[in-house]
Amino acid sequence: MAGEAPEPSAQERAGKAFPVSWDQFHRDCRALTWRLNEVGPFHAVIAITRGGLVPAAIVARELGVRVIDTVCIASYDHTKQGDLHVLKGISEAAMKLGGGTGKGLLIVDDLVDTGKTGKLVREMLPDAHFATVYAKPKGRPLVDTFITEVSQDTWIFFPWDTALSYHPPLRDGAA
Ligand SMILES: O=P(O)(O)OC[C@H]1O[C@H](OP(=O)(O)OP(=O)(O)O)[C@H](O)[C@@H]1O
Ligand SMILES: O=c1[nH]c(=O)c2nc[nH]c2[nH]1
Ligand SMILES: [Mg+2]
Repeated sequence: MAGEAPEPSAQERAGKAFPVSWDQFHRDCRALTWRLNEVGPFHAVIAITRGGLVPAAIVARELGVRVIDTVCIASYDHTKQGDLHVLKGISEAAMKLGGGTGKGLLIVDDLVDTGKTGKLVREMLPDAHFATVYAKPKGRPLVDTFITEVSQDTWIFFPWDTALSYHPPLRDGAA
């Protein structure tokens, strides 16, 4: 209806902002790899696209894993989560490496929020190890290894989604 305020996005509802720079993200991915090095070796890395592509590249490089596959899932339309759509499943070759259940495979994503995306991929590969860089409380139980937990009412801003811009001084009402 005309005049009605639009429904707030997940990002707006979150309230708190947690901006992450490229430097910070690289450091956090390296820290994640230190932990994963104790758990592996892994036959292959499965990146949950698109957000999982960047950490997957860094983690695979550090762990010396050269086989990387993707599972392509879309859910958030900018900031609002809708139904999950699997646009591309895990390849037959990667499935074979994981013995059909994901044993010895490493699933990587940038974060878990509600856990819906992670849950879906875990169902595809029940024996795989699931790692994310960041975790919110609702999704955290699904993850085997992560680096930083933020509260559920925090929105994480990734460096590939953001750009440097002018920020007004506090005195002028900046948050
Ligand atoms: O735990 P959940 O509530 O399911 O949310 C986490 C997922 O949401 C984001 O992906 P998104 O669907 O926005 O797609 P993208 O990776 O292509 O940005 C993020 O990269 C995770 O994959
Ligand atoms: O950039 C993002 N930041 C988040 O906190 C988040 N949660 C779900 N999907 C997300 N995407
Ligand atoms: Mg994603």
